[in-house]
Amino acid sequence: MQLTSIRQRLRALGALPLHEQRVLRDWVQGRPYDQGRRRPNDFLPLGVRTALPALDAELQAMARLISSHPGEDGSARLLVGLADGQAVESVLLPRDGLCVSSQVGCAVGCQFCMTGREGLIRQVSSGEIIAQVVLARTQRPVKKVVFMGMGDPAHNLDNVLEAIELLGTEGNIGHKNLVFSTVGDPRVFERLAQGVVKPALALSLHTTKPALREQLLPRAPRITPEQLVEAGEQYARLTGYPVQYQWTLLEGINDGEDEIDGIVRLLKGKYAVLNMIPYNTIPDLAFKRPSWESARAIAATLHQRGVLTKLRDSAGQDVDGGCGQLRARAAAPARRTIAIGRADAA
Ligand SMILES: C[S@@+](CC[C@H](N)C(=O)[O-])C[C@H]1O[C@@H](n2cnc3c(N)ncnc32)[C@H](O)[C@@H]1O
Ligand code: SF4
Repeated sequence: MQLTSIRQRLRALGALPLHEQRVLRDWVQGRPYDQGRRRPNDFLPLGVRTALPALDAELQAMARLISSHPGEDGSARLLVGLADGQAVESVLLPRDGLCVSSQVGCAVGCQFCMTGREGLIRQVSSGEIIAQVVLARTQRPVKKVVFMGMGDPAHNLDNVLEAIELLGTEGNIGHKNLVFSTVGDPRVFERLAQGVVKPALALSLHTTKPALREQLLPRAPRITPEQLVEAGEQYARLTGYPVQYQWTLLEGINDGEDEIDGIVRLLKGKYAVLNMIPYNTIPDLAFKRPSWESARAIAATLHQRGVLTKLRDSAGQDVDGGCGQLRARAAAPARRTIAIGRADAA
């Protein structure tokens, strides 16, 4: 269900914008409807009050917990069931963060990502994105939401932007604590810049070589790394927060001196942070995860050469369920043709 249809339903029941706002705020913040300064009986129109229990049940049903997989780092991977029987993954991150999924599957097909191997199954609605946050809030406080789960938010822009607007206005999440992670798309830069709530941007760069990027990210929009960084820089200057460049480190593929030189050329002096994430191994893929020591040496070199670089591990590395795998495993009995592998999320 989309947030626009929830709003339309509330209006049809006699809700004014302030009533609508109250119902959506209580939902996204995970607060019971009958608490707060203004009790529903004194505040909400009768039509809304009468319909609220049934509507609330529908909202709850949009995302239900199938299983939870705690990691040693304080994260927990959640397999989340959607109302039509599909499933996505959300990850509770250390320090009150949450990684949400914006699509079931993904059309971009990055060679090293499990989610991309299934192709796009369907879009996740704006309501289902909020429902992932509400579900997470039943487990822990959520003060940051990153769109780094299954799918590319750029390919589900209307739903994602609708969810971002609610999270940033009524959801008690600071705008720069909403992180939109994408392989990049010209429409993204245009639309994000126009939004009432402007999220922080993470751009999955992975290489400075256009031809290699086309191979690794076969169905990403054809934007060169230079163009991507140029558009990212404009957005960073507009919002006042740096762009996070994501770099999944693949041994022998994008960890050489040539790439280090390329990164310095592209990112030095930019309002940017480079997040290097050693590849999470997927058993039947030929990519190799570099050792932590060599990854650290690359990050240190970049740092010395003037690029702010952070070396990160994906949350819940010890949980055998990088983003996409829990879902694939759960879906396997019903859909035997889907290959099972492993991928990463936040
Ligand atoms: C799963 S994607 C979702 C957001 C968006 N589609 C994107 O690519 O930015 C989030 C991040 O996970 C990274 N990733 C995917 N598979 C990975 C793997 N096997 N190991 C490490 N990082 C991976 C992606 O490169 C991306 O930066
Ligand atoms: S890394 Fe992101 S864009 Fe690429 S296939 Fe995975 S989810 Fe899609």
